[in-house]
Amino acid sequence: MASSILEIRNLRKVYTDGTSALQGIDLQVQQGEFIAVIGPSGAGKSTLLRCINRLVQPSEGTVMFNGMDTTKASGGQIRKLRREVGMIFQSFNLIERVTVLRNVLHGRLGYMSSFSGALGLFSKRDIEEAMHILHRLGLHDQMYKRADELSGGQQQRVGIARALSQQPLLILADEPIASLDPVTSESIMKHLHTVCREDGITCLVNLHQVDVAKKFATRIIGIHKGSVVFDGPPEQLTDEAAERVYRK
Ligand SMILES: Nc1ncnc2c1ncn2[C@@H]1O[C@H](COP(=O)(O)OP(=O)(O)OP(=O)(O)O)[C@@H](O)[C@H]1O
Repeated sequence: MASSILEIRNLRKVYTDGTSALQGIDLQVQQGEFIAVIGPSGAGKSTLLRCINRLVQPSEGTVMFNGMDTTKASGGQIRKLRREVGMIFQSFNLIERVTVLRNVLHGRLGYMSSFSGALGLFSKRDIEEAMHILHRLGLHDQMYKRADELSGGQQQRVGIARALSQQPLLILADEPIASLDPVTSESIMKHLHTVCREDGITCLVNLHQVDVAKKFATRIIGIHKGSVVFDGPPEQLTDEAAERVYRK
């Protein structure tokens, strides 16, 4: 039986300006799930993802990830957390002036001493593995190009490759297809879905497109004003249920 990799209890986030972005989220995630988080703009989707890897400090509640209460993590534990949780961004967040291969190798930094990392002393094994990942994502012909020479879809595949090179247990993807056209979006979602399934990686992906969420996710979580208002398999997300998620 699959084991629970993420357990969120009563998660709340109030930003310093008083905005209440999360209003008591409870969530249990099993290893290997591919979850789409949907909801209107400002619902709290990004805040939820960022509370999981501590890019945002939660105000209240617990986030148990792989046996660690991340809300209490400090120093070395946060480093471990960031190593085990890969992040994919809407704007790709690549280093534009360096090669695709080097961008992917950046996923290894969390495993290296700051000295080796600063000098870019990646091991032969790390380099071979990064090349192998680029092969899996169909980017082997692009590996020595500068990242900013690639198309948006290719850049997002590099983003996925960088996350994979961390050998993460969990990938958080924050609107990974929001800047891409529909055809490229479909291809990116296919790649993300395939690598997660093949490597047994759990994935939470924020999406604006309900049709894409229904097509790829094993489970959909609908957030409205900081609360979970839908949690179930795609086939249960009826038009009425979607309306509850997106109501004004
Ligand atoms: N750093 C911040 N300081 C204050 N308020 C914030 C901050 N970040 C987000 N918010 C607010 O918190 C709420 C939730 O924002 P969040 O970005 O998590 O929503 P979202 O569902 O991801 O939206 P979108 O789909 O537009 O990205 C919104 O009201 C937003 O304005």
